Amino acid sequence: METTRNGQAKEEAAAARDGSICGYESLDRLLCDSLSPQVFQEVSRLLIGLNCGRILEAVPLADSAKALSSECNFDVQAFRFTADKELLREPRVVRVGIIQNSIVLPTTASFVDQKRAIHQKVKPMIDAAGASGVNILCLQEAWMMPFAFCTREKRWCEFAEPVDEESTRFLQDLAKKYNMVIVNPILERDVNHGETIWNTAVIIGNHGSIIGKHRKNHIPRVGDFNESTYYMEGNTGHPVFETAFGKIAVNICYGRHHPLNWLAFGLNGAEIVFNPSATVGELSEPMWPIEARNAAIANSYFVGSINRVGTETFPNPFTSGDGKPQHIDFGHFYGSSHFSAPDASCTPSLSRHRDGLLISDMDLNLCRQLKDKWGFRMTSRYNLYADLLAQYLKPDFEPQVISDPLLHKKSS
Ligand SMILES: NC(=O)NCCC(=O)O
Repeated sequence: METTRNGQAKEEAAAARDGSICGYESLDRLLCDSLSPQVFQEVSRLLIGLNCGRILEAVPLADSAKALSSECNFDVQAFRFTADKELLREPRVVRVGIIQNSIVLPTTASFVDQKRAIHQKVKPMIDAAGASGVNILCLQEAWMMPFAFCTREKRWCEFAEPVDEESTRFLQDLAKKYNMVIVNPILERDVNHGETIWNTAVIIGNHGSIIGKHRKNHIPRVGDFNESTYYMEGNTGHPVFETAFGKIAVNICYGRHHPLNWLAFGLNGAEIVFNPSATVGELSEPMWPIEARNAAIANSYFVGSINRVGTETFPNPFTSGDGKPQHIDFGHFYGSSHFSAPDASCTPSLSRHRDGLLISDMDLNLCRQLKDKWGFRMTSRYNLYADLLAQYLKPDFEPQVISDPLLHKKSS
């Protein structure tokens, strides 16, 4: 018995090392295979919610997308969020895609080769999105490079690109080809401002032109995410981009821990907010299924959450400043990209360790329907918070705390 348990523990540890969950690609797959169909349905209802009262429907995939996925070894899944029928508005259905991927070459390879190899790897995934009729597509944070910010070595700055250069040009051609809006999260080099580096999402319209850009507002200073060594706090506010297919915004990675960041995109009218990310299991995995979903609910918009996959190792060891031994990797980027809807439903997540394309149809009418139903915007009392924030920003701010008078009374 003990041997079996040990054997099982060993198997689980090995599976965890390859990035799977006890040998399964995702929690959804694990539950689906482990539970009876009725129990799985009930567990799914509780875990990922119901969309308009129903279990989220899977959408059949185009044959060409399936062929690309098996030829190039990436997962592809598609779902459909519906909205109630309205009498005065037609449905506004858009097809949205998100891509998660690992890097290709070792981080010791030439930078030119590393970037080229990532472009080549992601291209068939974008082709699969195009073949599936995706209208808006978003890639992961700094998708064109290894996530080297753990190292604090400045040489990785060489990956930074001006907004209108290599990676944007590569995606502009594909945007035009597939009549698809593409969100392109890069490390940006701002040549006109003294070579300042930013963490930026470039929004490419469906005709291939650049609509605009957003620069990451909040920079992590946690664990090995030493990103403030590399780029500055964004200066583009909370823009919403009105595209041919809907109003979109981008909340880059660590910004997802800041509810006011999500709120600001909502106040500017976003209908879909993408959260291109790079984060690792040990640090943030329990937060991952919660934060974006909560933002979708609180702000009555859809969210596309994207995380890279795999373990990236670097040539020189570094420490985390926590007394633990030096190491050469960040840990495992756990993928698990998914969509969340304003009615609290969400899709199952992509794999924890494989590249993948997740597609979802969304009827954007659902955003206003949820605003009408729950009235979160109408009941928000923003003036209370505006006053509090104005007070808080003053140097002489004192927290509003009312103490129990008995707490400070001397006992006789
Ligand atoms: N890229 C990035 O901002 N990562 C920070 C880690 C996290 O927010 O989980």
